[in-house]
Amino acid sequence: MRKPIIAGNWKMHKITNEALELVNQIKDEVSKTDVEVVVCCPFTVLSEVKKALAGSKVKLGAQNMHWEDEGAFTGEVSANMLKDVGVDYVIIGHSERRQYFNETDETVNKKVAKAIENGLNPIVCVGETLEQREDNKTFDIIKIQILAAFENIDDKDMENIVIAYEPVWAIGTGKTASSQEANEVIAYIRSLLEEKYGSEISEEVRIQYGGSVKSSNATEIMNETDIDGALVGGASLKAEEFLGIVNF
Ligand SMILES: O=C[C@H](O)COP(=O)(O)O
Repeated sequence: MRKPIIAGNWKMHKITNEALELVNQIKDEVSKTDVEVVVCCPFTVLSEVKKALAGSKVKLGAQNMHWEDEGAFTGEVSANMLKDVGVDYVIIGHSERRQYFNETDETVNKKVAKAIENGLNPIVCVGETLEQREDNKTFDIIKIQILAAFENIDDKDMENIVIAYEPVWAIGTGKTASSQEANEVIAYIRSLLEEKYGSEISEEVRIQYGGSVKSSNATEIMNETDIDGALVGGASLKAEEFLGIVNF
């Protein structure tokens, strides 16, 4: 049985006092649920949020990392640095990074390997654009992204992986894939994992849906057979709305 996982991706939002206010509003409520809850914060507040989460079940996530251990990479943050401040999860390959910051399938793969090496759990994002969906290329694109992301990633490492299916056209637009559409693609991702890793592993890997998830549509999405959670953007910035999703 896969444990549901709801992760908030705060993106480039919240300075320290705002971040602490939000986590203080959610952490006690979250202790009442069996859902795994992660807050993926900006780098600048990770340490303070970690301290605020002491003793709570909420896990800490980052939104990106570099694939090298260290070096002259101005502005970048390594997996080891994330580990050092107590990060559990790291989002890798979010479509905004692919779109605005030259993230490629190759860099996603390098980051996944480095995250695992450092004991971080990657949340690996895949998803098609509107144009690709309209050209009936969704499954082709997803296959390319999944196979590339997990190239040379061993069976034993897959237990630490979470995948997020986020159709680019549904992110921040208010448009949601129907729960059936999302489930269909997520079931396809699971079939790709089965081909590569076998059924035991494919049945264990948790796959989230992301794209305009709100408290009002969370139940329907989470009731789908293959959807194990949500990667939530805008709705993770307000405690009441985020808790509404966590308590789907
Ligand atoms: O990482 C989260 C996704 O980009 C979804 O964002 P959204 O919930 O604001 O559509």
